[in-house]
Order: sequence, then C-alpha cells, then structure tokens
Amino acid sequence: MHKPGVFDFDNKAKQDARKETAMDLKSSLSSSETSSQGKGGADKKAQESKDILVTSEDGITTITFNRPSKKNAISFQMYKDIMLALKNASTDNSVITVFTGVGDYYSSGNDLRNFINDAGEIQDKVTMCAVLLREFVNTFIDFPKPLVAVVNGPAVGIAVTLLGLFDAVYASDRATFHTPFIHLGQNPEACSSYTFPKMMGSAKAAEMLLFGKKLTAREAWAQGLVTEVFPESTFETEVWTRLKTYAKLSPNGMRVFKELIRNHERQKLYTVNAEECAVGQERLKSEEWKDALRNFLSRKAKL
Ligand SMILES: CCC/C=C/C(=O)SCCNC(=O)CCNC(=O)[C@H](O)C(C)(C)COP(=O)([O-])OP(=O)([O-])OC[C@H]1O[C@@H](n2cnc3c(N)ncnc32)[C@H](O)[C@@H]1OP(=O)([O-])[O-]
Repeated sequence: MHKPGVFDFDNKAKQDARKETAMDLKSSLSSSETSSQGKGGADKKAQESKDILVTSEDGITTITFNRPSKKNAISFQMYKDIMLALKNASTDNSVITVFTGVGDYYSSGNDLRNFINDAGEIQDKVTMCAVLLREFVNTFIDFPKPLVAVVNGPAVGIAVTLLGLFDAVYASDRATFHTPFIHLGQNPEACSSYTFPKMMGSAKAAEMLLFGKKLTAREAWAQGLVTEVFPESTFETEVWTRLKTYAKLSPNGMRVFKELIRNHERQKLYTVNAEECAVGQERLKSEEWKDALRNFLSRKAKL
C-alpha cells in the first residue's frame, strides 16, 4: 500500500482528523457565537472570552491577547477565539482590525502546555494541531480588511511568523522578534518560510528561521518585518492616533486594494501553509520536539 509522504495532503488519516477538528471547531465557534455581537458591532464590546478581548471603537476592531500571567501564550481555545473574532471583524462596521497584547509581552507564541494533559504527560495532538493551525493561518490569509499589529513587547514563534500576513506592523522599541524553532524541534509556520525570505532576503530570513536569531524592533524594521518603531513612552498615543486617522479612509477602497495585493499570491500562500503544516506534523512526532518540551516544563530551558 502507498505510504503517504510528508507532502501528501490527501491521505485518509488527515481527512478523518480534519473532519473531527472541523466539527470540534464548528461547535466551539457556534457556542461562542451565541454570546458575541459580531455583525454591525462598532463602538461597543464586540465579543468577550477570557484570554482574547475584542472591542470595536472609532472604526477599529481590536483583538487583544489577554493572558499576561502566561506572557500571552496562545492556547488551543485562543486560536479558536481568534478565528471567531476575525470572522466577526470581517463583517462588522469597523474599517481596520488590530492585534495587540496586555502586559509586558505581545505574545510568547504557542502555549507549550497545549500538548500536556492534566497529569503532565505529553499528549498526541499532532494531527489535530496541524488541522487547527492550517485553518487558523488560512483565516489570516483570507482576512479582507487591513490587518495591523501593535506590537507592545516581545513576540515569539507564531506571534512573529503571522506578522508576514499583516498589512502593517507598528512596534514599541521594547519589542523583540524571535522565532526559536531550531531550539524547539519545530518548523517555521504561518507562511513565514515564504513571506520572510520574500520580505528580508534569504540570508536575513535564514538567521531568524534557521538559526533562531532574536531581532530588536529596529533590526526587524531594517529587515522589512516592521513598518515603524516608536519610543515606548509615546508608542500607544502615536500609534492609536495614526490608526484612528487611517480608519477614516475609504473602507471599500482599502478592501479592494488589499484584495488586489493578496490575490497575486493567495494560492501560493494556501500551498505554503499546507506544506508547513504537513512538515510540522512530522516535527511534532520527533524526539527533538519532545525533549524541548520536557526541558521547558522542567524549567531547564527558557529562550
Ligand atoms: C503549533 C503551532 C506553532 C507555533 C509555534 C510557536 O509559537 S513556537 C514558540 C513557543 N514559545 C516558546 O517557546 C516560549 C516559551 N517561553 C519562554 O521561553 C519564557 O517563558 C519567556 C522567555 C517567554 C518569558 O520568560 P520570563 O522569565 O520572563 O517569564 P516566565 O517564563 O516565568 O513566564 C511566565 C509564565 O508564563 C508561562 N509561559 C510563557 N510562555 C509560555 C508558552 N509559550 N507556553 C506556555 N507557557 C508559557 C511560563 O511557563 C510561566 O508560567 P508559570 O510558571 O508562572 O505557571
């Protein structure tokens, strides 16, 4: 019998898992939806979940990582909440959608405890994780309005790689950008294996993605990952003043221009996302990854 290779996306196991996860996501999204007010919900709290806050004001829907005690690490539930928030933001009255974080971090990336059960054992969530991740990243690829990151502090892993799918990234000079996949036995995701070399050139992208070099905000700006860096003392005031001005620009114009830009490479991004998730699925079975996870949990390893 044909053994599916890493890039064979159509094998039955993946399809079954995709069905399961799709059902799981559907029920999770619809149960949150009953309490959300997505459509037309400008100028009020649009949706509430414990770790992801969503507000809509002055033409801007803001999705905020709100888990400061864990440096805004992203749990599986948060991935689902973010997808729901983006789905609602795509049809609400707002013009621009913004991501930011509460506390000293923007986000420390994927919650490494996503893979641990209550007894502290590593769980096999490999296929489920790949399916969730693929759907999550596709939601960013397809988001129709201008998407802006207000990076208030350090960003790690998927919180960094996703930025390649944003339209603008404003950073405090306190922010750092770190993709330590080599130390984690994982691989670049969120289309960064394509967007980063395109953005910064292959030599600079390799330092980040292959060698896990942490960039300061100014280095990230010099390499095209960040639009502009602001001093921490004036960051919030300057950025929000600017965003409120941008939110008065033509919403239809911005949608059409964004679609024009995205359509040049939408199919390419879907393919890259699928490939990265398939490779990631293999990486999450590796001993390297399990060792990295054990080291983090036993507090032997920190970035
Ligand atoms: C599959 C999808 C693909 C995604 C890939 C990625 O994103 S790859 C990137 C994956 N990301 C990483 O590899 C980052 C791993 N994290 C770190 O290396 C460090 O925590 C730090 C450098 C972010 C902050 O160091 P610091 O000394 O300033 O603070 P602190 O360490 O005391 O943290 C406070 C609390 O937050 C907790 N917590 C924080 N982050 C995470 C997390 N991601 N997960 C879980 N928990 C996390 C931490 O355990 C602690 O909890 P406790 O003990 O109070 O219950």
